[in-house]
Amino acid sequence: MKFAVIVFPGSNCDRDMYHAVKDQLGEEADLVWYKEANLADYDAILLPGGFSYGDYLRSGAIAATSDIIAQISKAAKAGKPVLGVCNGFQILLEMGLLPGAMLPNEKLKFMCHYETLIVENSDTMFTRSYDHQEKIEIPIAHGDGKYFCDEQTLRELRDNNQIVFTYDQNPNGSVGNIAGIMNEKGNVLGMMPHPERAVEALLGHDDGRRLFESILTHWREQHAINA
Ligand SMILES: NC(=O)CC[C@H](N)C(=O)O
Repeated sequence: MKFAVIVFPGSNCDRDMYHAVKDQLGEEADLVWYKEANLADYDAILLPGGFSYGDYLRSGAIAATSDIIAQISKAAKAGKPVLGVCNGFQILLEMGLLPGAMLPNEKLKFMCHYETLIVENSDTMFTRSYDHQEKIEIPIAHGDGKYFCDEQTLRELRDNNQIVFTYDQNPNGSVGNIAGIMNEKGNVLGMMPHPERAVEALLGHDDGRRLFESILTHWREQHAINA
């Protein structure tokens, strides 16, 4: 399987994401500079965290207007897995691939620590290796992590099982304790916590590893490849 890790000016979690899929999963991966126009060769698109364009205007807003966005939308439309973590999630919201918006944390402080997440939907290509309602430890690192959407959108997210992760103890004021959501089709996931920072015991926890393994298992099944 071949992963593209998209790098924008100001991305700073791109190497960790690359490490997760290249070194931990042992799959093919490239760091793809945002000027690159063609993502056709890749099986999955990973949007890493960071401060693209210095978070000017709004987190993710400027990256969401760059040329590569059309390619990312095309990959999403084709049903390829698209994962946005933290700033990547913010970019997916600004692109309109996921509903809602990200606001500054309730306490107006940057927060960087482990949080307990609840796997609300384990029947997705990103979470199939977890149990339903399993509690996992994944770190957060954000200033703008308060997920917001209107009541109707929240209802739709709930009705369609699009809420994939919630916080056990809401750290930032997110609506419905939301930590991660997916699109209706189920191939685009945005999440504020960083699974790529928890892929091996050396990093404190390895609960994030199964998210990447889930994507790989799904892809192998789709392509009838036996591991
Ligand atoms: N780690 C990150 O991706 C940071 C995201 C974002 N720029 C924020 O602080 O809200």
